[in-house]
Formats: sequence, structure tokens, C-alpha cells
Amino acid sequence: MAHARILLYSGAIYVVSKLIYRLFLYRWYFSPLRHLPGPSMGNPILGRSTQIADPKVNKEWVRKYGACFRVVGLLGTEAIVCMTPEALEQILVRDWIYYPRPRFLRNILWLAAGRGLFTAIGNEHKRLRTLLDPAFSRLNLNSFEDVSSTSIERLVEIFRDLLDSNPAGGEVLELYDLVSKLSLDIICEGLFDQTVGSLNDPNNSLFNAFEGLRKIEIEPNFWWFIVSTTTPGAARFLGSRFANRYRHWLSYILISSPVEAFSDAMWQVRKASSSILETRRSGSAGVGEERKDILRLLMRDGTVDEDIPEHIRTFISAGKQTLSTTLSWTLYLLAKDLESQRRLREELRPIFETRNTPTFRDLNGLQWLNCVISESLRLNPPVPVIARTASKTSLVDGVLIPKGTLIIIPLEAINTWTDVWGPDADEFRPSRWLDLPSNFSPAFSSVPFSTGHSSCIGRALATMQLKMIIAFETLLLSCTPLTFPPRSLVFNFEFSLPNPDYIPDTSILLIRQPQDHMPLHVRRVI
Ligand code: HEM
Repeated sequence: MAHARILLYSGAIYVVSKLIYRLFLYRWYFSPLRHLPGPSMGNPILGRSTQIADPKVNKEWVRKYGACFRVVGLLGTEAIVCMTPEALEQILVRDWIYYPRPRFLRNILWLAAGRGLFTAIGNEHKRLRTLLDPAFSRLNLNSFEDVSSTSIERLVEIFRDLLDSNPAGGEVLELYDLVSKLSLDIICEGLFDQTVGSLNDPNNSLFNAFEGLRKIEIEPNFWWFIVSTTTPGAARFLGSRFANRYRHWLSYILISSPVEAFSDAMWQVRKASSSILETRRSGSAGVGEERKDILRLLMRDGTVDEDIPEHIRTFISAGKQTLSTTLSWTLYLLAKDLESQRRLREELRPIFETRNTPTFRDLNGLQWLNCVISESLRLNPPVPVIARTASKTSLVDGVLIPKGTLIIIPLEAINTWTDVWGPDADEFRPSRWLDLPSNFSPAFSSVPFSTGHSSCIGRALATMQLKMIIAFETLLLSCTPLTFPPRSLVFNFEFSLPNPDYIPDTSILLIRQPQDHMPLHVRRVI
């Protein structure tokens, strides 16, 4: 009995002293990062964890503490924030293999976006990139013979219908849902030749399932998921058929947890991804033989059938959220800048007036459109912060980073760093792309797609689709005559703020989504 008591007391003393060491002593007296500047520790349990991903707070910290500082997060864990070109080159380019995405993030991404590029690390990631990169190369995208998009055409029609009673006066329209549906339709159309038709269908099940998944990012759900996905085995369990089958019971046991709605949404997206594969296998959808598309590359490589829907899920999730967010922010920034809209229309007019369908060369030659999109992505990157973990102890920016340290790369703070972009770095000024700062680095000064080996594989596709959505509904290599006026978002409509003080309400956990559905005033100009 006495022995048991001694054992119990020793155990309790061990746990308490470990906690005191972790929460207080280590970070103040022993951590090699303790000499770095950084914000105060904040809450002793949560630290600054609730602020680490907030780009506004990050920018404030960069101003105060410089380009490399320490932040203490949950239960005394330390993170280092770094953003110099040298640090980015080391972490994301040269030694990328030693800096994978942290496990908790891979777990969340596995649940929300499938097992694939987001979750693979090391040589498996390298293998997947080598396999799939050709599908996204500029050369391959330029080989698309016909990129007409019925979804963009449909969105223009929806705007016209909604403004029918007062086209010239216009109306305030909530844009986020519409551009979200457009993004889902266009991604499935562009990558898998699948018509989802969510723009035509108010109860589209795939769209609703994605809306369900989006709730993972809303507080307090996000923190619930962080806690559950850092618990060993919990993510695997949450993603299992067993958890899905007994989700009602789980919700009952884990009072008010988001598990039931989340599990439903995740399995619906899995089902839809499997049916995309089945449709392709049955031969009822497909792309020209000469094109390298994701499904063809995966099937040729011998990827097992069970894994392909997971890759499909990854691409749809990654593309839909980022495209819709970028589009909403671009329209918002244009709504604040009527002169930029006018310039865009003037740039497009000569192309439309020749009445020949625009070509890739036309699209790439639209200088002002390029500037607008680059500037929008610089100011409001949909993924404002990315994270890595150090898998070995190393020197970064002259600082000894112990193995296991969380590394935060604040993409938005990098994109608006006054050292590069000057004192008006936070302003929307597309013309800055015509006269870049002398210390601008193409790889490290504006990084909305990140940089290096795990940067966005869909960059060229996303840029092409963004340009098309804003400028043209169709793009053909053949010279098919075009009707005038063409269907074009920016050529047909003018966007302005619903009131002069309007600032969108945003959620910023993983992706910077407008929470208030982005209401903008829209009127027909042609
Ligand atoms: C404006 C649109 C987009 C932006 C700003 C964007 C941004 C990003 C960023 C910052 C990353 C890196 C995340 C990290 O390092 O942890 C990333 C990765 C990724 N993106 Fe995008 N993305 C966009 C569109 C797309 C599209 C359209 C697709 C797919 C068709 C896509 C697929 C992916 C995938 C699969 C990855 C993981 C790459 C890897 O780990 O190798 N993205 N994206």
C-alpha cells in the first residue's frame, strides 16, 4: 500500500514538474530561442496560439520584432516566424525535405482535403510531384484546344437575371456563394471534364458537402479539430468508416462537437470523388488523348483505385477554396477602384471588337489584368500563413532551431513587407507591377502560391482561370467568331462598394474567407 502511494506521488510530482518546466522554465531559461525578440507569452496555457495564423497580428509583430522572432503557443510550445529570402530559400527550396508540414496540419488536411500532396512527405511527396507536375505545366495548359467555360457564361447570365429589374441602377448582390459555386464548377470542369452544375442547382449536394467541410475552419470548430488531430490516432479514427457509421453516437458522447456534420460532409465529398473516377473509367467523360490530365497520370502510374478519389478530393478542395476566395477579394478591391475597372474594360475592348474569340496569347498579353491579379494576390493571399516543422536541428537566419520547432511563414506579411514594397505596401496599386522595386525577388517577394517544392501545383491553372473568369467566358485556339457584346464579368458589369465604409468580415484560420458573403453593388454597363 505504502509502495503504491509512493509510486502515485512520484508520478504526480513528475507530471507537475514536467508541466512547470514546459510551461515556464524551458521557454525562459533553457530554450535556444529564448534570446529572440517576440511578443509576450500571453495566456500561460494557450500562449499566442489563437493569434499565430492571424495575418494582421503577424504584420504587427513583423513591424515590432523584425523578420525573425519567437512566438509561444499552446502549452509552452515554441514557434519561430521567419520571412527573409535566405530563410525561405533554405526552408522551402534547398532543404525542403527537412521541413515538412507539421503533423497536426497534415492530419487536418487529410480529413478536409484527402490523402495526397498535402499529406505526403519526403520521397513520397517528391514522387507525387514528379508524377503530377506535367498536368499543370504551362505547356500542357497551353495545349488545351478549347477552354470555353459554360460556368462563366452561366454566372454572367445569373447576374443579368438578378439585375433584370434595374440593370443600369444595379443592386447589392452577395457574391461569395456565387463565386464559390463557379469555382467548384470550373475546377471540376477544367481538371476532370465533369459537369457539377452547382450554379444551376440551389441544392447541389457536392457544393453543400464542401460548405460542410468549410465549417472546420470556423471557431470554435477549428480548435476542436486542432485538439483532436494532435491526439495520437484521433484523426485516423475520425476519418474512418466506423466513426462515420456511429457519428450520431459520437456527437452524443462528445457533447456539441462538430463531428456529425463534418463526417457527413467528408463522406459525401469522398463519394463524389469516387463517382468522378467511375465516370472516367466508364468512358463517359474524358479529355483529348494529347493532354496530360491528373486522372490519366495516376491511372497510368498504377495508383490503386482506392487512392485516386483521395487525390481528386485534394485537388477539388485546394482549388475551389482558393479560387473563390481570390475572386471575391479581387472583385472587392476592384469595387474600391473604379478607375482600375475602367482600364480593364479599355484593355479588353480591342480584343472583343475584332469579334474573334480571344486566344491564349491575348490572355497573356493583358498587362493590366495581370497587374490587377498579381496585386490582389499580393495583398490578400487566400492562404495568409503556412507552417513547417524542423525535422532536424539546424541554423536558420543564424538562429539555432531545435528539432521539432514549429516554423511559421507569414505569406501575407512577406507580400506586404515595407522593406521591399515601400511605405504604401498595404495599398491596392496594380501599377506597382509595371515598375517593380529594385530589391524585388520573383521567388521571395510576393509568395501567394508559396515557393519551392511544396508550393502550389495549381498556380498556372489558377492564374489562367482567374483571368478567364474576370475577362472572358471563352478561350479558343481556333478563330471562332465571337458575338458582341461578349459575356465577360468585368466588361459587362461594374462593381462598387455597398457603402463607402464597407470592409468584408473575414475568417482567417487556414484560408482567408469572407464571412459576410461579400455583398457588393453590381450594375450593368453594357
Ligand atoms: C489563387 C489560387 C491559389 C492560391 C493562392 C494557392 C495557394 C497555395 C499555397 C500557398 C500552397 C502551399 C501551401 C503550403 O505550403 O503549405 C498551395 C499548395 C497547393 N495547391 Fe494551391 N493555390 C491556389 C489554387 C490552386 C488550384 C486551382 C489547385 C488545384 C487545381 C491547387 C492545388 C494545390 C495543391 C495540390 C497544393 C499542395 C502542393 C504540394 O504540397 O506539393 N491550388 N496552394
